[in-house]
Amino acid sequence: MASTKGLEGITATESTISSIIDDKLTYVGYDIDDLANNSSFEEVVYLLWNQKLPTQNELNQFKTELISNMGIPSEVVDHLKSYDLSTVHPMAAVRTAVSMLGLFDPESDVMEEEANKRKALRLQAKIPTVVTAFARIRNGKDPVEPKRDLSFAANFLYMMNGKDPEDIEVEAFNKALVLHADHELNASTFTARVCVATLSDVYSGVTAAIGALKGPLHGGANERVMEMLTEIGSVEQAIPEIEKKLENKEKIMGMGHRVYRNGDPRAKHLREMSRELTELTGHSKYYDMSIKIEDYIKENKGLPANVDFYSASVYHSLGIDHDIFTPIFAVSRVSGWLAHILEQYADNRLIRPRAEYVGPKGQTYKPIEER
Ligand SMILES: CC(=O)SCCNC(=O)CCNC(=O)[C@H](O)C(C)(C)COP(=O)(O)OP(=O)(O)OC[C@H]1O[C@@H](n2cnc3c(N)ncnc32)[C@H](O)[C@@H]1OP(=O)(O)O
Ligand SMILES: O=C([O-])CC(=O)C(=O)O
Repeated sequence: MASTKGLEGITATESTISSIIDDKLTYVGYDIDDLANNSSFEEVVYLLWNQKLPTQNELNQFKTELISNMGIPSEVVDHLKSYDLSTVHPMAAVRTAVSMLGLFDPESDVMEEEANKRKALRLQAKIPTVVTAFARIRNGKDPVEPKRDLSFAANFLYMMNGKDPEDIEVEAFNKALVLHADHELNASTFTARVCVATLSDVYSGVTAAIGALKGPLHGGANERVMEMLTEIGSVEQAIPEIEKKLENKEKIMGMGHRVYRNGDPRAKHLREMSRELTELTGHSKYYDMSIKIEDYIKENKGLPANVDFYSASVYHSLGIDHDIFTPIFAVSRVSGWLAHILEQYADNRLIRPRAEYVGPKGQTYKPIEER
C-alpha cells in the first residue's frame, strides 16, 4: 500500500461548491472573474450556501440577518482583553474566541439542518466582530458596533477604524473578500470537513479550520509576504535578497501552489488592486518590489504568485496591521468552510484514510528493568 505524500492529486470528495479546472476557479459554476468584478461578498456567501444567486429581496433579508447577528457576548470581549496582547497572535485569539462563541450558543450541539444553518449565519456574522474587537483592544481602543446601513465589507473597515471607510477602500476590500471565499478542498476546508465528518459540531469544525489556515504554508503566508517586503526594504534590493533566500533553500512566501500550475486566477485581481491602492497611498515601492519578485520566481523557478502574494500590499495600503491579514482571510473563508460543513453533514461519511506503516517490525517486548 504506497502512500501519496500530502495527498497530492487525490480526489477525496464530491462537491458542488467550487471547482478548479485547468487553472480556472468557479463558485457554483460562476467564474471567479465575474464574481470579483460584479458581486458583493454577501451575494457570494448566499451563493455558496444556497447554490444560487439571491434575488434583491433575498439579498436584503440576508444582509439584515447578517448585521443583526454581528454582536458578540461581553464574556468573549472580556476574554480578548485578558490576554498578553503583545505576545498573542491574532489568529490564536480568533481561534479561541470562535471556540468560545460555541459555549454561548444554546444550539451549539443541536445537529438539525436548520439549526446548523442558523449557526453558520451567526459565525459568519460574528467573526468580523471578533477580529476587529481584538485589533482595537490591542491598540487601546473600545470595540465598535456595526452600522445597519453598511455592507459587510464596509462594516468590517468601520468596526476596525471607527470611521466610515472611503468607497475605494470598500470596493477593494469587498473584492478581496469575494476572492478568498472558497477554494475547493484546500487544507483548512479539508480540516473542517474531517472534523465534522465525525458528526462533531459546527463550532468545532470552524475552530479546527482556523488552526489550519494559520500556518505559513496556507493562509499565514500573506502576513509573511509583507514581512519579507518590509525586510527587503527597497526595489533595488528585491532580486539580490530573493536570490539569497533561494540559495538558503528558503521558500518565497506567496509563491507556488499545489493545484495551479500556470497561475492563480485570483492573483491578477489582487495585483491590479495593489497597483491602484499602493499608488494612491504612497506605497508604490511594495507593488514594484512584488512585480520584480513575481517575474523573477516565475522565470527562475516556474512558480506562479498565489492569492496571498498581492493581498499583502493591498491590506497594507488599507492601513491594516500585518498580523491581521490572516484573520481577514478567515473572515472571508469561513463562508466556504461553512458551505463545506453543511455539504458534509448532508451526505456524511467518516473521513478516515490509511497510513503506510514504515516503522520497525517484529520487536520483542522487554521488561523495563532490562531496557
Ligand atoms: C491560500 C494558500 O494557501 S496559497 C499558498 C500559500 N503558501 C505560500 O505561499 C507558501 C509558499 N509556497 C509553498 O510553500 C508551496 O508552493 C505550497 C505549500 C503552496 C505548495 O506546495 P507543494 O505543492 O507541496 O510543493 P512543494 O513544497 O513540494 O514544492 C515543490 C518544489 O517547488 C519548490 N517551491 C514550491 N514553492 C516554493 C516557494 N514558494 N519558494 C521557493 N520554492 C518553492 C520546492 O522547494 C520544491 O522544490 P524541489 O522539488 O526542488 O524540492
Ligand atoms: O487551495 C489551496 O491549496 C490553497 C488556496 O489557494 C486557498 O485555500 O485559497
